[in-house]
Amino acid sequence: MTEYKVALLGFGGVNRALTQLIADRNSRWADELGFTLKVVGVSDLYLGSIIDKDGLDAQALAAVPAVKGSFATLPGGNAEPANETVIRFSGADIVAEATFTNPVDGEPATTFCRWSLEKGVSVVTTNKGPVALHAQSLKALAQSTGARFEFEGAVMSGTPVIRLAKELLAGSQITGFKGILNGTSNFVLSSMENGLDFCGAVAQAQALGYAEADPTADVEGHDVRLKVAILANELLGAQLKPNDVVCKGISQITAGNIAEAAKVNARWKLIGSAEKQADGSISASVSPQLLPADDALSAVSGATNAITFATTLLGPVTVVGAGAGRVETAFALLADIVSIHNHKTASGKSS
Ligand SMILES: NC(=O)C1=CN([C@@H]2O[C@H](COP(=O)(O)OP(=O)(O)OC[C@H]3O[C@@H](n4cnc5c(N)ncnc54)[C@H](O)[C@@H]3O)[C@@H](O)[C@H]2O)C=CC1
Ligand SMILES: N[C@@H](CC=O)C(=O)O
Repeated sequence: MTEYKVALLGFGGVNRALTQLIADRNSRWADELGFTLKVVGVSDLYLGSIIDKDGLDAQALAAVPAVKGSFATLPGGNAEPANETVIRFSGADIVAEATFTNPVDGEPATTFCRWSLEKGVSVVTTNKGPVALHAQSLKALAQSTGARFEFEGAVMSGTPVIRLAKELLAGSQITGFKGILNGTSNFVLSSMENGLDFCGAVAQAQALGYAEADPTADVEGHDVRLKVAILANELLGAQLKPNDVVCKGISQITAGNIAEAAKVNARWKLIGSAEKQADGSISASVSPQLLPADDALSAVSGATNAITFATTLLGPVTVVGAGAGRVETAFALLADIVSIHNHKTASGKSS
């Protein structure tokens, strides 16, 4: 049985949920997926760090209180983060990177990815910064060391979108896409339709684990801008930087606007889109749009996301599913590990 040793960078909602999944489901994964996971190191800015090459108790780890320095209460734990030590010396085969998204330069997460990939250690990440800003160089680095760089959770949480489009729509040429790509802002708009005020809805999205560390990124569209750049670059062959994507968020949408929309059977949605132009260039934008009831995206509510791909052979293809959430996003990390395992198995390499 293959066992992958995993190091966790960032131990917030997503990696803690992955740890709980490991505690609950490892033996089932042995049968269903053909591998098990063992956590050999964790580093978090706030909680501290811990390494055990023989494997940490996932249940005990998942139960560590979210209190500053609390890893120091575990045997062998430390109150300080130690990202580089965990990457270099925990003996991990795979690093699960889930620290804060930095939309400006993708750091320090991009450096964490580089340190791992340089060592030939594969990276699975839900962090949009390194993917939107540095995917090309990180993929090239991974290829040069025989590692893999996987990032399905960077767009639409655990709902399969990037791999699905690349692998299953290959040959039906994607010419553009239009989607609801931020769980928090869609949750806020839906909550406002149900009478909650903007600030109350944002607070609920934070409590439910949907929002970014600074939810301004969600409601001002900056998070969707990263996701549009990722999708355009991965699926349309673009080379967009996030700032190439025209961006407007939902913070100016009022309860009055939402009520007016309801009168004409329409809904406000924050839409991210990109389209190949006749001259080969890619136009991309993020903006609130008033969608009529017959639009495939109109009925998508709460933290659910959806994307419609425009394809030449199939016409529009819409994928709907979770757009945010701790467990939902932890699943994306698992899906990336499944992909790494399948590639290794197919190429005859065992870990
Ligand atoms: N929560 C969600 O629904 C989704 C989250 N993401 C992305 O996944 C990542 C993780 O998300 P969450 O777990 O929800 O965030 P979170 O805010 O709950 O946890 C992030 C953790 O990373 C730690 N951290 C930050 N900088 C660090 C550093 N330099 N070194 C070590 N630890 C560091 C923080 O202390 C925190 O515990 C973020 O980049 C987020 O944008 C992506 C898709 C969905
Ligand atoms: N804050 C983001 C999390 C996923 O990327 C969102 O709300 O969609």
